[in-house]
Amino acid sequence: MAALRRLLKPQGVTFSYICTTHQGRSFSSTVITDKPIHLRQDPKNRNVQWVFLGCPGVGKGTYAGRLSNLLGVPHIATGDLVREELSSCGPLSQQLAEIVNQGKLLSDEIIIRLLSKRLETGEANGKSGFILDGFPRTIRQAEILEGVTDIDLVINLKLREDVILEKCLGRRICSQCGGNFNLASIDIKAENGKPGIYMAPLLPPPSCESKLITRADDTEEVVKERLRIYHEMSQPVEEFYRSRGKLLEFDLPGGIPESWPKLLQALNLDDHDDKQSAAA
Ligand SMILES: Nc1ncnc2c1ncn2[C@@H]1O[C@H](COP(=O)(O)OP(=O)(O)O)[C@@H](O)[C@H]1O
Repeated sequence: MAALRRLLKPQGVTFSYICTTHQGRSFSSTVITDKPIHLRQDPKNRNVQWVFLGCPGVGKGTYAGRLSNLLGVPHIATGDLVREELSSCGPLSQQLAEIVNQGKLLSDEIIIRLLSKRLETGEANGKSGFILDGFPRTIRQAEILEGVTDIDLVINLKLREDVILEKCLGRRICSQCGGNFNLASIDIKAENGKPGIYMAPLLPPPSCESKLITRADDTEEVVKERLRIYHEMSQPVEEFYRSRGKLLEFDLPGGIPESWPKLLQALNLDDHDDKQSAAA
């Protein structure tokens, strides 16, 4: 098994990234984007290295999680790494909580340290490839990532902003199992040539109902600030990947039942298990 480890130290940041060869699962990763996808390494020799972009609450976690199960690669969400750090009550957690609860971004150094640690743990457990969710969120993060590895594909999830706000306010997490749910019921009729959109709530099972909590940064004021910061700091990352021919734009047509098959189609993937459970 070939392993690659590179260390990069841009302005004092240490970022280590590990890539190992694939462990047997085969799938197609041919995708039509604006330009052909350029790979430094043959993708057949390793697992996928994909990135999810999109506004807070658009559904990056949901679709990245589903693709991670389908393709057998780790789903790494920097927001989850941050929340783990916060709940560990370590020396940094008080300082980080203040930043996160105001909807601001953490420094590139902190986030890269958390991500680097997570990739090393993955490597120690024999994992390769990844689907990143919530990283990169600044041009500098994108440049650092590009300096250490090849990203094959960047999926940019898009949804109207009024729906995003409602979805963020409806988000709930089970404090026991960590499951993500959404109480928002979205049913916007088509008007003025704009298509309507329907998204059923994603309700918790009875065992989680009494344990639901709302993220401290999912209040209306903080979500609006996070959206503002997304447009200012993270939207330029879309252009970074667009200009490199790696960006796949995906407009979510509705909830999971409509969007998941269309996303698979756009990615030229087949979810065998999903089809079987739908047919059952
Ligand atoms: N790549 C990153 N750079 C800087 N801060 C980050 C990054 N990823 C996560 N964070 C911090 O963690 C918070 C929660 O992230 P996340 O769960 O991804 O939120 P969202 O729902 O906005 O996508 C962010 O608001 C930010 O404070």
